[in-house]
Amino acid sequence: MTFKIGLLGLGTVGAGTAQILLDSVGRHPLLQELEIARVGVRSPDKPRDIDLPAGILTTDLESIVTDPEIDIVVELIGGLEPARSLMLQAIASGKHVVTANKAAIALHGAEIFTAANEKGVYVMLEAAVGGGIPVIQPLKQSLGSNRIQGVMGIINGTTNYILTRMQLEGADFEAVLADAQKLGYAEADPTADVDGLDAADKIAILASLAFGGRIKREQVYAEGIRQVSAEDIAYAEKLGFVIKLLAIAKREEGPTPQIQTDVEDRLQLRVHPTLVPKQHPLANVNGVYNAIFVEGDPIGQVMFYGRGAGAGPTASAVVADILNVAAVLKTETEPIPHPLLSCSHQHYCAIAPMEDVVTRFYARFLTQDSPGVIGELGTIFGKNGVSLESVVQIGMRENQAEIVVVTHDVKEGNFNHALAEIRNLEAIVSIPSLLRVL
Ligand SMILES: NC(=O)C1=CN([C@@H]2O[C@H](COP(=O)(O)OP(=O)(O)OC[C@H]3O[C@@H](n4cnc5c(N)ncnc54)[C@H](OP(=O)(O)O)[C@@H]3O)[C@@H](O)[C@H]2O)C=CC1
Ligand SMILES: N[C@@H](CC=O)C(=O)O
Ligand code: NA
Repeated sequence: MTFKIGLLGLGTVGAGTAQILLDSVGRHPLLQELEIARVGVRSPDKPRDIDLPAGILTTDLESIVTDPEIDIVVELIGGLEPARSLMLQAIASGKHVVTANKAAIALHGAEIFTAANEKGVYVMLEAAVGGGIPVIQPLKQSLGSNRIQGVMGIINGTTNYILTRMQLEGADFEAVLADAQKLGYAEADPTADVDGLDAADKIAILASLAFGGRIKREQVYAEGIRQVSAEDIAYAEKLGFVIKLLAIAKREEGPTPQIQTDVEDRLQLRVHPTLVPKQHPLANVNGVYNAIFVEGDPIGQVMFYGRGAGAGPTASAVVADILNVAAVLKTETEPIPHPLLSCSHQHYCAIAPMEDVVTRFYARFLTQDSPGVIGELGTIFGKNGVSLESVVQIGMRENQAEIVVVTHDVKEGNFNHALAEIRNLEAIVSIPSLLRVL
């Protein structure tokens, strides 16, 4: 039996996928039954490091997704359009779809999965989160018996690569970003990485699978790494932390969580740079590596770790999805969708506003060098119910004192009220950094 693949995109991930499909020796035998029938690109004359069978390259992607010969469409062009329309057209034409496109799935997943379920085809997306790390299928299948309490991780390779090199080498942000682009880690528009939007897309997808409901993408709070400075990385280090861009999806504990239903639970959904204690498993996830830390009942804690971006690792996940679809097509006689491969959520999860989130904070203040400033800070924090874990005057800078505060767990709304009052103090010159602490 041969399954014909229509590949949309032959960039970093598309070329990595084609490499695997054209070199099946020593891999799963089912690979020998997969054939790249057609490949769609934008610039057919671009020089490429891959030898494809003659005549299969085209710029007419619509003709691929509607081609009656094609069984599985693999969408690796990225972006929202024309990716969304091509996936919908492929589904309408009865094709199964494999995609690495977290942006399109996070925003248009409801429409795409509804169409797929109606048509009885699969949409597979293992490569969309954590690159090569198996995390989508484990959430759908291996952890299916668990009630998930939280999913938290480092799920953007570009920013983790940048933060790691800033921390270990004191490297310059722009130079490291350029390296991440050369290595094929960054998105076509790297602001999606740097501003936390790519991680927000991915945590929306993970939360949907973990908590069994749809997520409105605009409800994911996202803050990127532009404001993380070399000074904060150094201060955090002295205080026993490393700074990581964390994506967090957490079920809020109600008064009686055991008897609440999924629909009534509220989720926290957020992406922001975070001070992670050095002894936490996520603190040692460096470079392009990603890790996803899941807490469930009854499994407890489990962590998935591996390369989160790059041609080979991402293509590994794409081809695994193609194999899964091919295996089902080979064996299944019942009408699909298979309940552990498809996605059939209907309700939307309730999301908690950021003011209600309880977390620790790190804040750095530049103040006039006048007596009693630390006391004034302490009084305002105390009045707003913010208890302090540590207050350190780190040094002097051009006659200004530099003070770093780390709070205990505090409601974000209370912390913001305190900050608003602090900004009005005469002695406060500026507040150069505000970061959350795990
Ligand atoms: N790079 C990575 O590490 C990872 C990427 N992803 C996701 O994988 C997808 C692909 O990413 P990546 O391979 O890095 O992207 P690239 O920019 O390297 O490749 C994009 C490919 O799509 C083609 N293409 C883009 N737009 C069109 C269009 N409108 N019509 C026809 N062809 C088009 C390009 O053609 P041409 O070659 O002619 O320019 C190119 O071959 C994205 O969704 C990305 O988010 C997911 C995980 C990791
Ligand atoms: N740009 C993304 C690629 C993988 O999803 C990243 O850096 O993680
Ligand atoms: Na993955």
